[in-house]
Amino acid sequence: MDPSAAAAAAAAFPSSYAKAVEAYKVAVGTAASMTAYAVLARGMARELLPHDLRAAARWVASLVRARLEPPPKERRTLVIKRGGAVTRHHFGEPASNELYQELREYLATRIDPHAMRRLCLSGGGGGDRKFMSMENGASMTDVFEGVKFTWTSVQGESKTGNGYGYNTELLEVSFDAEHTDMALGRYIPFITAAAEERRRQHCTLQIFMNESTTWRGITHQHPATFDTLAMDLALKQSIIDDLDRFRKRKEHYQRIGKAWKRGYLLYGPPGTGKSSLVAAIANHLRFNLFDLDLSEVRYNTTLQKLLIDMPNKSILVIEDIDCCFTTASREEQEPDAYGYLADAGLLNFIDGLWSTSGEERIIIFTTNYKDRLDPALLRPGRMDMHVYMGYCCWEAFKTLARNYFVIDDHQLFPEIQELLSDVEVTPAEVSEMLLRSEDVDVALQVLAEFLREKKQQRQEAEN
Ligand SMILES: Nc1ncnc2c1ncn2[C@@H]1O[C@H](COP(=O)(O)OP(=O)(O)OP(=O)(O)O)[C@@H](O)[C@H]1O
Repeated sequence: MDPSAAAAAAAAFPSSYAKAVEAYKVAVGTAASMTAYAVLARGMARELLPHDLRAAARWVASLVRARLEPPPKERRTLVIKRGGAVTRHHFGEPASNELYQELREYLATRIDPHAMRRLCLSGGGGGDRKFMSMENGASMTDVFEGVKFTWTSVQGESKTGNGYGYNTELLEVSFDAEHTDMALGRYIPFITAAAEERRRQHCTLQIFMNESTTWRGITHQHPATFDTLAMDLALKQSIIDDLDRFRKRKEHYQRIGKAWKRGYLLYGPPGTGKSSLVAAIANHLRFNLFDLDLSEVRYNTTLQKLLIDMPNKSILVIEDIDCCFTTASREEQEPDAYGYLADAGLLNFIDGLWSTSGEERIIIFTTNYKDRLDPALLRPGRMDMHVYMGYCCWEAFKTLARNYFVIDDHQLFPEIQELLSDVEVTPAEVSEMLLRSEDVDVALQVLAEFLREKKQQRQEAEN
């Protein structure tokens, strides 16, 4: 209260003000002495009360507290056993549980080495990839969508049918039981999808070729990537965007009732980078390639078997499709009474069973002569994107110059730019010239000379 206002109030009501002050003094005195009494009483109780009585008092206090506090939440624990290939021979234990491995790989990316007292460390001989994991008995916490999951590595013991005991490693994940659906429906699937993605990023790609009725695979280490690919930059970006959009659209394809596949037709003169683009797409998506040679396939049944054998997340490539898919070849075709391969068989199969029996498939046809193709092949929905790989433009040349010599400019660039706008050369021809010397001045001089000659030849042909 404002002192002047208090004085005015005291002047107005002298007796009631004095009484209130007196009552306040008594209350403060009582409170002070009650605190002192409480301290004194606790001390006396400790000194004088027997131990049992004090324990009973504590028990009563804990009961009261338990009644006031909310009950602890029910917990749920999932147990994931390792299994083991080693024990399988002796005891019939199933081969190492894939889920267990995926969870361990995921946890390796979530472990905070600063928060663990002890850590297990393992890795390959090369030494570049180290793998962290928990020691038996250790725990760590992971947070997913705001929910805490406590992971524990446990050494368990199992018994076989004939009573032998053996050690088995377990991973346990505990969480509030109310999140059970989320754990099973979203958290664990999220982890397995992430593990699969990581595996795909690190695995060596393969290219499969058809031999009789089966696929034979070899390692695919084509160095082409979208960075090294020399082509119109806007077109390149639109292909990357299209692939990325396709990959993210599983639910979209399901919703609209379409098979999750995408078709690309790459066309253009020889040496413009169609095969390089196929390799760049495979490297970008980390999908294996299945290079189908149709001249090796005589029967529809063989074709169907080959296509059905293709796994998900793969790219089917049919090169030089014009050689087997011309309008003329279709008209000349015999009826399919004996089950011989017919173009229509491939198209129908790709539209039907093949695309609906698998997921996330890319199909790429390449041709040097788009105009010779059967229009049935080009029908919308079969080839979703038509990509023209053309002669070497200025932007494509700059990509090649950067790839080969790490340069963005040179005194010969203006002349080369002008010549490129005047003559038709393929990126393959330009690459070949740039490879002639390791000296950038010499290599560009060789290229400029090559382009000048081309221009002269064209002028002579025109006259
Ligand atoms: N656009 C490009 N970007 C980078 N390098 C290219 C490009 N085009 C061609 N090359 C180079 O030329 C070589 C041959 O190119 P590629 O086989 O990809 O052409 P293609 O169009 O598939 O030819 P073909 O129609 O004869 O099969 C490649 O290995 C690469 O070195």
